[in-house]
Amino acid sequence: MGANEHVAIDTKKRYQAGVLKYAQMGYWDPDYEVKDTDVLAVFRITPQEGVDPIEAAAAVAGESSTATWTVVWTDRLTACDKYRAKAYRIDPVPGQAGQYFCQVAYDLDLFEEGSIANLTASIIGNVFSFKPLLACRLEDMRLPVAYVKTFRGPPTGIVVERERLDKFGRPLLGATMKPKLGLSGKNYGRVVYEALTGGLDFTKDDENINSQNFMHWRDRFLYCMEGVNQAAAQTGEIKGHYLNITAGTMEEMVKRAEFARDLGSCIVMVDLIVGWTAIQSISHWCRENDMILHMHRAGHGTYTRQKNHGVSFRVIAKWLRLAGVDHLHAGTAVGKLEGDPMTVQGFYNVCRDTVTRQDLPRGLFFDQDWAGIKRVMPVASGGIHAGQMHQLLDLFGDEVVLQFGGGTIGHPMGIQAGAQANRVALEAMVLARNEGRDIVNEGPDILKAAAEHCRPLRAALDTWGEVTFDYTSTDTSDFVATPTAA
Ligand SMILES: O=C(COP(=O)(O)O)[C@H](O)[C@H](O)COP(=O)(O)O
Ligand SMILES: [Mg+2]
Repeated sequence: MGANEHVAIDTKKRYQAGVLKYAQMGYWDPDYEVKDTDVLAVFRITPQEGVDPIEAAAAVAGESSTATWTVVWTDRLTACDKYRAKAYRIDPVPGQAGQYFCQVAYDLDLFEEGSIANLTASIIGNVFSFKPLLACRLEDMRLPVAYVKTFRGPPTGIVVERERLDKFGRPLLGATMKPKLGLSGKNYGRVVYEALTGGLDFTKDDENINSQNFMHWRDRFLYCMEGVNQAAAQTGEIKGHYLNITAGTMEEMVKRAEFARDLGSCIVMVDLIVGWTAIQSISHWCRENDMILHMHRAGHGTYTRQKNHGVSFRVIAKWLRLAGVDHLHAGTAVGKLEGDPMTVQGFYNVCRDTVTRQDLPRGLFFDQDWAGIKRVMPVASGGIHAGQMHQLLDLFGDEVVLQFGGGTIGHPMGIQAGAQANRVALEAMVLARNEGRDIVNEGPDILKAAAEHCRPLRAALDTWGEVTFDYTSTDTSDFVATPTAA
């Protein structure tokens, strides 16, 4: 069968007991007119050998809304024509034999308001294990304004965060504590103090720092906040440390958040692995307690990285903006972790736009109106160093936290010097950009010139200047001829 053809539905046999194809049950409708209030999803499907792509698309629509494998007479006790999701379009994926993009529309009434848990239970509940499909990936979603409005979104947002921090006109700078595990509370707090006095705005707990025997969480919180407060007093700048409150239960997470608040922290952090309901709960807590919420996307690579199966990070970013996080790790393009530059810019747009426009080379399939919901500050983190400052500023602009963990703490002259190198590199690059210079091409010279007056920056460039992570990206756009290079 060719693409986007009609499938005849025999209305007399539609409710006879037995098995019908999903398309014949009404889950395929190429004439469907999308409503402004519909939730839309685009899936990349790879049907098994011999499975008709239209039937595969209809099965995805069916299993993610009302259907099961056989006709059920209870459909007739419902407004089943409305509740049935409709696959309305399929297109072969350019250059990928056997793969199709299929678009599915869901009526708004299928979803509970303000619950990502409910949305995901439908959209990704069953279909990814479905036997007729070899693989399935949720590429993008359009969330209608009527649905967006049922969420409160980021508790703080970019504008209010900058006002609270009193920092404008440049990216923020952070660092992840290293080593990831094993430091005692006092040594850990010392690293925080040095990095912040050296010129960073934030330091950060790593994703797996919770409350292990080498450093119980209260020790960490106490020593970190001592470092934060001393650095703020010494530099006259507002400083923060993302205290990771991730814990085994929601009650324990709230307990840790309350202690962070009582110690005067302006920010707390959770890992994505705590789950959607916990994220929404802690987001509401942050809103009520004037706290910035930092989200580390720990674990996402298990399902976001491979193009043929899983959920794209652009969808995760959309869900997280609704769920309500203020900071979100969204990739570096140039660092040690997966990230095609244009794909990563697409994630940044999802975080920062008021209206995100369709942009296929950046992986964005739909226009998305954010309905005034606050904007999320993306975080670039993972294997970046001062020598890449021009690329980072060019790729991501000002509304980003640039986070150098090893690239601060591994500095040959010490942690404070590592922080100084990053701050000087950043300020030199922002100044050059504001003066109208071509930072992409002149970047290395701008850094060298700044390093003449800053020994820590010279040492950073000597140590890491040549370090690059030139590997092939897996999550690239299907709509550009060649993969983009950083
Ligand atoms: O530990 C680090 C970075 O350490 P370093 O700066 O020493 O490489 C972060 O957990 C990762 O950046 C997460 O990745 P992502 O930000 O892509 O989720
Ligand atoms: Mg980490």
